[in-house]
Amino acid sequence: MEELKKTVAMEALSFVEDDMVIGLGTGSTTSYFLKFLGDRIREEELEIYGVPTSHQSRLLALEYGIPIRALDEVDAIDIAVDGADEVDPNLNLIKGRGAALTMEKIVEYRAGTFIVLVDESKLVNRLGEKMPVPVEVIPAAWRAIAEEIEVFNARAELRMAKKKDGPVITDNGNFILDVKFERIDDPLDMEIELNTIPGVVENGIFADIADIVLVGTPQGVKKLER
Ligand SMILES: O=C(CO)[C@H](O)[C@H](O)COP(=O)(O)O
Repeated sequence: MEELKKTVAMEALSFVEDDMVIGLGTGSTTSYFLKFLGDRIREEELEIYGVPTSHQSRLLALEYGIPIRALDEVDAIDIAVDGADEVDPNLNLIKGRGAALTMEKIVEYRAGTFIVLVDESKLVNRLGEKMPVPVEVIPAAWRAIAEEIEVFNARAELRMAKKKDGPVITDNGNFILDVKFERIDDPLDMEIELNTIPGVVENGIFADIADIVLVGTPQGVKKLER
């Protein structure tokens, strides 16, 4: 699995050109990309800036020598590169296992080209088949939102931390509800519906945003395009 992640991460480097501003995603697959990007910037003396989507990607960018800029310091983002938890046949995504979905969506929505890196186990026929949809919520509203979400035929669970007592706190100081749907028929519609609930900051359905998905398989990298 790690080899597949490295292979897709290496393939993503072929989209990188000098003078680009690159959105830096979050997660284990993207970590390899950041490492390879740092190596390439150093070896080829490229003038590239990264816009991090999380504390994780910011710290990795610092470690790998990728110069960083905040979103409000750049005019535009040329490409963004990130992983995903599920990809459907129309290249709609579920993201947010790493709880970084809000900043990821803010950056990736604005990228000229959004490139997604996955292995073939992430491909599904219908979003929500395997993974819950993470929803970032204002802490005071978590219980009310969890109850409201049941109207969508879904169950919401507050995500608990592993190395801290109590719930996961996002980079923005919020909670995460993991929402398991009975069925998501229309990802774009559900993405919009969830965001209309007061107290919801953002949700992990990324409909109609991905431009290219690079899929790592034992036979090599497959490129899916919208
Ligand atoms: O959305 C994310 C973080 O919020 C990640 O990109 C997603 O969970 C995929 O991670 P990995 O490459 O480790 O499987």
